[in-house]
Amino acid sequence: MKRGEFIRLTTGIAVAAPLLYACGETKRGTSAIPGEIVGASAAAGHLLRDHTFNPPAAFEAKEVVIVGAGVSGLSAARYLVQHGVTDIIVLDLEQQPGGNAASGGNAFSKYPWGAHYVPVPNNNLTEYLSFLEEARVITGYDQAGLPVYDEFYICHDPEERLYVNGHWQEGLVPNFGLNAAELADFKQFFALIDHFKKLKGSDGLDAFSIPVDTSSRDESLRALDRMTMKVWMDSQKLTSEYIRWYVDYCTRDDFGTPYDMVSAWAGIHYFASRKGKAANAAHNDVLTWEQGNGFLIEALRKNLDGKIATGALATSVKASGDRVRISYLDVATRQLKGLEAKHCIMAVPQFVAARLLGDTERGKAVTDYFHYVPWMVANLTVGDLHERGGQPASWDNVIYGSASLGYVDATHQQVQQRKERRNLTYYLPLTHTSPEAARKEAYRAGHTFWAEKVLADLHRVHPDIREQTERIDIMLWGHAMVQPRPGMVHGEARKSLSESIGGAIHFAHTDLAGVSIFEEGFYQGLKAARKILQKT
Ligand SMILES: Cc1cc2nc3c(=O)[nH]c(=O)nc-3n(C[C@H](O)[C@H](O)[C@H](O)COP(=O)(O)OP(=O)(O)OC[C@H]3O[C@@H](n4cnc5c(N)ncnc54)[C@H](O)[C@@H]3O)c2cc1C
Repeated sequence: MKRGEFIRLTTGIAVAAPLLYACGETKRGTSAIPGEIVGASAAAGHLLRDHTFNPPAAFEAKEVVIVGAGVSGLSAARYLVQHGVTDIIVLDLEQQPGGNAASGGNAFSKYPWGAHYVPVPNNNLTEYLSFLEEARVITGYDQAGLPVYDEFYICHDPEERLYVNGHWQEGLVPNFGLNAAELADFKQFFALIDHFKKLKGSDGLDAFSIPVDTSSRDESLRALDRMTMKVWMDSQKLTSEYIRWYVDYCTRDDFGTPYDMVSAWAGIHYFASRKGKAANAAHNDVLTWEQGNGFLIEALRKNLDGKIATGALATSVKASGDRVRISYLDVATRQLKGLEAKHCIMAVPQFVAARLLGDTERGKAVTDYFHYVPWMVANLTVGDLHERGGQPASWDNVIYGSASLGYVDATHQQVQQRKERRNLTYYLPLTHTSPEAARKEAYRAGHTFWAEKVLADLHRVHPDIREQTERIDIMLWGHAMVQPRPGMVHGEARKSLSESIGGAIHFAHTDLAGVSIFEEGFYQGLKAARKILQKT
């Protein structure tokens, strides 16, 4: 939903309206280049934080209510329906399901607003592979039992390039203009990663596995969760500027967390947990679509017609005898409504869950241990861009030394070669200051500020970017993803907050994994759904 639209719809709530304007939510569309700031979650989140709602007059009965239609919530809903629990409803505050795997589009292509790819999956994730079969991403298996992926969904060549030392090189691991000692650091780093990929803990489990909870709990490995990636790299004498940049780029890319802040366990997990093999793709290939993971969202919701209520802001979740009462604001009618269910799955971030439950102790644990980084994502529609020398335009285009993660070309997966216009999705995790300060700054800034920031960065690699850009739309994700800082993955808070309340209120969100990736959301949903199936 466009931010302005959300404001218009909620102006009927007398107390809420001034709050929205106080947050500077109306700034938009003033840049010389057309576009706007899209997305309503901040306004809705502030409503939830700052406004007390009266209880609804009546509660409609449901077997299961799921709050949150991101990957985790939709995965839970899909699994319940497949197992015969059909009296369910999924509530989401946005107009479109998908959470931060949401997507948009224009006349030239669809494009992602957040999550945009999944790596070739690990072969032991059988439920996930079945889902990919359902989505027709996997078309069969070869004689060795390896999945065959639809070629349209394996990222087309050229896949990745890095602008470094004045030249576009192939791949993201820097090699252009590096001396022998700098190249040796990469050799050593990948040898260590190879060791971790094969390593098993004393409990016989893989050292690094997906979901994270299937990883070994060997003490020597857990020790890695008590230091940062930087400290671990220091201990390995991996000191060259290039290896540090590369690891920092990767941890900001997957976790929105710089390498000197992320847990070494999580940092190594990024590299060492992916072991997937395919009949027709390399182990490091990725699966992607014009609309990014929005494609997988469509597949998850395939059999959920009539079971997803969008524009539905949950305002409270309360145990009531052996039932759960869920109140929500129906944004379209501006009415508060009630649901009473046998089970509720809270597929929302933990800071939202704590507010909905009205649980201050839980809220304190979240504030102490869960840190959510904001991101800015821009979609640009561009004509023919001037290219600097080297590797041609690729799906993923990264600039060495930039605070951004570069851009992904949403039109890259289209089959036709000549494209009238391209849509580029630009990613910037806001890690330059504390998440709280960055969030405030982000919401204060208007469209012009963000558009200029994107153009200034891309000007280094495309000098005519300003002349060639027709439109820039901006998405601000205030709490984009949880940061796996030291102590997050192997700490107690994550485990205790995952536990169900009274056998009726369950939790499912990627922040409970500590690692925000599609597979974790998929399994969070399955885990919560299974708890319910065991009781029915
Ligand atoms: C910019 C960005 C890029 C990413 N790129 C990738 C990628 O390429 N690959 C990858 O695997 N992962 C990526 N991720 C990680 C991504 O977060 C996960 O893969 C996954 O989409 C998270 O799903 P979720 O259901 O756990 O959470 P969310 O997506 O956070 O879903 C929570 C849902 O709850 C809803 N909600 C919140 N409060 C309420 C309320 N009070 N009432 C009703 N509804 C509410 C929200 O609207 C949302 O839909 C990216 C994340 C971001 C932010």
